[in-house]
Amino acid sequence: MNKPVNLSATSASVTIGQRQLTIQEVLQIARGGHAVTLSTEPAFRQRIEQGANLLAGLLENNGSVYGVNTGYGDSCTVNIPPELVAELPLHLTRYHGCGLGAYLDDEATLAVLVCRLNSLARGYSAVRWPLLEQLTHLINHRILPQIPEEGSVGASGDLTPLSYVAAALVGEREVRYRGRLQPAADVLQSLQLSPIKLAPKEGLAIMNGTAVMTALACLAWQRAEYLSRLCCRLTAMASVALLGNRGHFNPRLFAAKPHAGQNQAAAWIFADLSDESNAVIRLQDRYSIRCAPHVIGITRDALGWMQRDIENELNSANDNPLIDPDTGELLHGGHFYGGHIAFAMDSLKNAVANLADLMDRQLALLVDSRYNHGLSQNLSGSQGERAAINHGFKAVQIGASAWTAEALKLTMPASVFSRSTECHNQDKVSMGTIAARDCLRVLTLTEQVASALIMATCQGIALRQQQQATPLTAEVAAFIKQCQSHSAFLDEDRPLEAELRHFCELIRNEHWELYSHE
Ligand SMILES: N[C@@H](Cc1ccc(O)cc1)C(=O)O
Repeated sequence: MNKPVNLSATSASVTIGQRQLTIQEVLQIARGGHAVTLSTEPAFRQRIEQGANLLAGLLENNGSVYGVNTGYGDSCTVNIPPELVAELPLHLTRYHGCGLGAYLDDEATLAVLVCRLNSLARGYSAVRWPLLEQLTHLINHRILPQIPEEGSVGASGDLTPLSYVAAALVGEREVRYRGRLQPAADVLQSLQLSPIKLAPKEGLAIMNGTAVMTALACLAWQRAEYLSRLCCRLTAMASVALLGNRGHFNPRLFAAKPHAGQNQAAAWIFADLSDESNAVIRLQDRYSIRCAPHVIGITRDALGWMQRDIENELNSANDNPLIDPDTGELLHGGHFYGGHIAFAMDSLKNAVANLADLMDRQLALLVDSRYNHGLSQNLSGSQGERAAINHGFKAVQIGASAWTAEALKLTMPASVFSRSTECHNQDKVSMGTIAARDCLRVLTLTEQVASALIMATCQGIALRQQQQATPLTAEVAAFIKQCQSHSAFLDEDRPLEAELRHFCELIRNEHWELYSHE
């Protein structure tokens, strides 16, 4: 998790406020260098100010507001003396400064800031306008709080990781700025930005929500979307190398089974296979080829409902309590509960790990001369006497087995591991942040398996071409040519780590346009 982002915000910007934000827009900011702008519609600013004024009014009239003049969580029965109310939010940020583990990388951190900003911009959180502005400054200057990944149960919101966002806003702890870890206070000062002084509910508003898991879910969704396309391309290539049967992907076959994503996967694979029919070796290919649309289709279909749920969470007010700026009502509830994201991420990691398994099985067919229909053992390109010392893709396949096993191991759902915590106030929690982190790790491992399969399918097709005319579609031929420019035909053994890593990088950067015309 340490991919540097494009640090120079481009002139393009995404508007926050009075509209629905999409996963794509979060990515444009987190990965694409876009800036954010707060909506200039007067109604938006009025709505935000209305919420903050309503809260101030409630306090003036001695109203009791959870987390404003009470202690936090189970300590809600403790009343805070009026003279200490102002100090309370800073305490919240500080006692949650206990995160551990690796730090979120630049793109994840930016996505977290955007998710939090968008939620606060719903107008239910009673934060002041300058707080929204300070968040936009962090985003647009790429001032990135150093956020540890671990320590959220995902249902008092992502309290602990988000305390690092709050800390940066008030000029505490450390941020990454222009590639260096520095005290937040110094960076704010160097940009002539004043640290925020948190108003009574603002600590809770920043921290008591699902922004970390939602941000990670946006990143995971996009990676899974691309990877599922790549799986279709690689299935077609494996089929070419193995002299598979194009008929398994015939649209007329799929018309009889109406899962839309599965149909799409089959159509893409079918389009990638030339209609100049190969001599089919087996009437029916093994399942990792024949049922590939059925496996990939699960991810494709699930991406639809996941997008709906992720974007609903992204566009929700997910803190507590809420103040309805329209009615003035104070609403106490549990919107920091990230159950939808937890379920989506637990499901996505399962679907993606199945892609790893599918590709691992395809690789297993390719390297084994008992199943690869006449290709060499281990796909070695070496011939004659030297063939004896060359081992081709043997170790790469062992590696793919290891990556696949690790991905499959991580599919244990996190959401079922709810722990009662915080003196049984939080006695049912979502674990959505853990689910999202698992999902990203599963994606990384599965991208590694895909890298191995890119190299193996290119090699397999090259070997097949040495034996016989091998008809290829223009798209697949171009794809292979590009891949071969990054990794040459393997005849004599050589260390392949750098090439595998390079392909992982290309996948992460969505280097190839895959079926983008559709
Ligand atoms: N999420 C809790 C608030 C909370 C905040 C901080 C804590 O340390 C614990 C709980 C609620 O809204 O009820």
